[in-house]
Amino acid sequence: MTDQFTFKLLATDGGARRGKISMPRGNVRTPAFMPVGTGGTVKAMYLDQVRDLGSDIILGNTYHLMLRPGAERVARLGGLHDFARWPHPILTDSGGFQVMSLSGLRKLDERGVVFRSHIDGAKHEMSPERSIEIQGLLDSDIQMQLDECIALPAEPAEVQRAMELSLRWAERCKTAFGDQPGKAMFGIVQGGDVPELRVKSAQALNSMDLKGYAVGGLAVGEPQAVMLDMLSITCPELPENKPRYLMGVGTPDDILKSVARGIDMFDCVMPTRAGRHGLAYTRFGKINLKNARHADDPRPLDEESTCPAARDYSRAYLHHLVRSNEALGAMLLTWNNLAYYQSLMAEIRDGIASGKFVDMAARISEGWARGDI
Ligand SMILES: CNc1nc2cc3c(=O)[nH]c(N)nc3c(CCO)c2[nH]1
Repeated sequence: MTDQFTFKLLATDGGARRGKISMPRGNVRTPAFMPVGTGGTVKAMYLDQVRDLGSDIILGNTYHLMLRPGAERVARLGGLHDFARWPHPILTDSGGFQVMSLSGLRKLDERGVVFRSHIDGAKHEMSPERSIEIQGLLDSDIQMQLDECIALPAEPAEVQRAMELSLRWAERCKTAFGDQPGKAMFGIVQGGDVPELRVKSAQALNSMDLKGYAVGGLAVGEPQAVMLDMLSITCPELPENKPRYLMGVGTPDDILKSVARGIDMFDCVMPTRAGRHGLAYTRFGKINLKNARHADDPRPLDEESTCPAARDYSRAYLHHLVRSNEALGAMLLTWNNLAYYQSLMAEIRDGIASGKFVDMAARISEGWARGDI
């Protein structure tokens, strides 16, 4: 056990890194995938299952929890870990991205962002200080700075404005967070698809000597090649001895290619959201169980999987559940998808540790490209 937040780089293989984050509530093996638990729940899953799949950490959201049930209420009830019965590490996003993507009416200026709840239209103000306060009330282990993430494509002047605002907000969040040894506040690199702005943002955050760094402003509509180019430009500007978190990414292919460019942590709603929409991620590629071709298929998704949802149920049954909109359909496919993502992360970690990342990545990608699945 430790009372500090520390990161240890254990091995590298080309640009890929194998590491370990240690904090009081537990350790995180990197590269890590963080299942998204937006409202204090990973949708359609029991958190014991999420843990059993090898998840070391989950993600929560300031925006959703401040609106419902309320950050002060969660604090009164002992914090998010006790509230949701997840005693392991939690990373919370700061709310800026969710305001921009979910809330309708909003005003953003130096002080912060004013927005209306997408639930009941009530007006809320979120400053960098309030975002850190809320994440503290949630007792979050890794807290994200409040930032402004803009969609791409965007004018360079607009990208620069949002990037520079986010840097000023990073300073304010660092001050508001203060000194909490067992916890961390991560800065978020912005700069859109403009190389020199990415470098400037990363270098400025680097000089703030934070405990970890996220790469934000990506997976917002840009082609994968642009995202990967921005990683190749940004990661070398970040300290080697701190974790790097690519926000909102991504598909299994995104993850492989981003690990190769030096990313340690990922979060994405894809495996859980896809599971609720009848889509299964497997080592053979994606399978849409809504498709009638599965109606008589007695095969499981993957008979070699250790996950019962992948190994013990026929595609015909899963197809039936999805077509009938049965709750069990979303439960089994979410279970399968998170199991696949965590097995992919485990394979990636082993590949880096044994210096075989490139061969492992090539073999995995070939598996996806197989014909009829
Ligand atoms: C799905 N794509 C995506 N891109 C993101 C980009 C950002 C970003 O730039 N800043 C913050 N605070 N969060 C982000 C999030 C939410 C992460 O779950 C993103 N999610």
